Formats: sequence, structure tokens, C-alpha cells
Amino acid sequence: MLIGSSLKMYFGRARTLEWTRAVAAICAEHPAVQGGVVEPFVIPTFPSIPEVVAIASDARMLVGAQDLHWEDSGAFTGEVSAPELAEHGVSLAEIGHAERRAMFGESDATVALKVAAALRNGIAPVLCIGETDEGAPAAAAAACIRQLEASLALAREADAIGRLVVAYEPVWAIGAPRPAGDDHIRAVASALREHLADDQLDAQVIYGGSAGPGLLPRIADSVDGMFLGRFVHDPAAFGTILDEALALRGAR
Ligand SMILES: O=C[C@H](O)COP(=O)(O)O
Repeated sequence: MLIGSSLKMYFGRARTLEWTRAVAAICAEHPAVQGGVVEPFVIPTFPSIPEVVAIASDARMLVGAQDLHWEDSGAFTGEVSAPELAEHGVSLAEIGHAERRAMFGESDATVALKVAAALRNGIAPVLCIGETDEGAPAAAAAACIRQLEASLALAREADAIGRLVVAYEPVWAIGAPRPAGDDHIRAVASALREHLADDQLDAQVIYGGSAGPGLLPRIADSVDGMFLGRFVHDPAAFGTILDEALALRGAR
């Protein structure tokens, strides 16, 4: 199970490091992490990456970036390349989050460029997809598969291989009081898993969107992990979800 959180732009440097130290301390002691049941990750803002990598690596936590540019170098003021992120020890990069699509004009075309850039640089894309409006699971799954394939178009043309994390995040469930319904998540995540089952990319499907303690046991048969936000701002909640993952492993 891949379980982690994007800190978005919620915290400054001090709180980012405080949160990472607290979660790293939990992970360093937790049998779910140390026993290999859970691979934890954290995705801080760009400037905090080097300090977060230093804290996280001792606790077997992966570190991600919240975005990257699709070119490997050049005159792209304000952007950050995949090769530079890799130099910093970043192994995941969030691509196409709903907030970036809605507020910063990201399209499936730019997402496809970024996914290809991540894969060619050995960084696993955390490719965020999800339907915009609440509706029937079958329609949501169809929309997500269309978005997924559009986002993978260039990687497929390049015959890319590597790890792919698909973060299923229904847009209507992000920043909400509660996650999407269990049956909805299970139906869409299962369809995505089935779609990717024989893929040459090594794909995992994780769920995000107002997720917190209590959700994983209800959807664990359909997902490979969780993409957490506000509901793990208290580090103890991260520990609770690790407990849940461990209990699920024990139950199998
Ligand atoms: O990156 C995480 C997701 O967008 C979910 O955030 P949220 O749990 O705060 O809704």
C-alpha cells in the first residue's frame, strides 16, 4: 500500500518540517512501514524538498514534488525540471491535480508532457484524475479512463516503462466534508485497476479526496493506497491509517 499526503500550500517551512518529523517518527517505529506493508510518502512544496528528504529517508518515506516541467532544461523561468528533482532525491511527482487543472490551466495535453518527462527521468508520476461532477460510477469510470489514456498518450508513444501511481480523486470530493461514497470509490478504482492490469507501466491506483481515518478498511479491496490531505494535518491521524493498513494485512 502506498499511503501519503500532499501538503499543498497549507504549511510554511517550519510547520512542514514539524509535520514531517512527527510523521517520520511514527513511520520509523510503525510495523506497517518497517515490515513493508506500507510505503509512506510526503509531497511538500518545492523549497522544502531538500530538508524533507533528509528527514524522510531515515523513516523509509518517499518524497514527491507537487509539479514539474515537461522539458529537462532550458529557459523556463519559475519552473522545476524532473532531472533536478531526481537530483534532490525526489521519487514521485504529482501531475495534473484538479487544483492545477482548474486554477493554472493544465490540460490533458500538458499533463501528458509532464507524465512523459517524469517517466523518462525515473520519477513515478502521481497522475491525478477524476470526474468533475458527482454522478453514476460507470460514467465516472469511463471519464477517468478517457482522462488517463489522454494523460498517458506521450508516454505510450515513447514506449515508457516504470512506476505509475494513478490518484483517483473525484473533483467534487476534494476539499469536501467527506470522501466520495465507498461504493463509488470501489467501482471506479476497480475499473481503473482492471484497465491497467496488463499495462507495461507498473501501475497502482490510490484514492484521494477528503480521505482520513476510517476509510481505508472500507475500500481496501479496490485500491492500492491512499492520497491524503487535510485529514492528516494532525500527524496522529497518519498513524491511525497505518494501524488500519496493518490490521487489514493481518486480516488477509
Ligand atoms: O492531494 C490531496 C487531495 O487533493 C485531497 O485533499 P483533501 O483530502 O484535503 O480533500
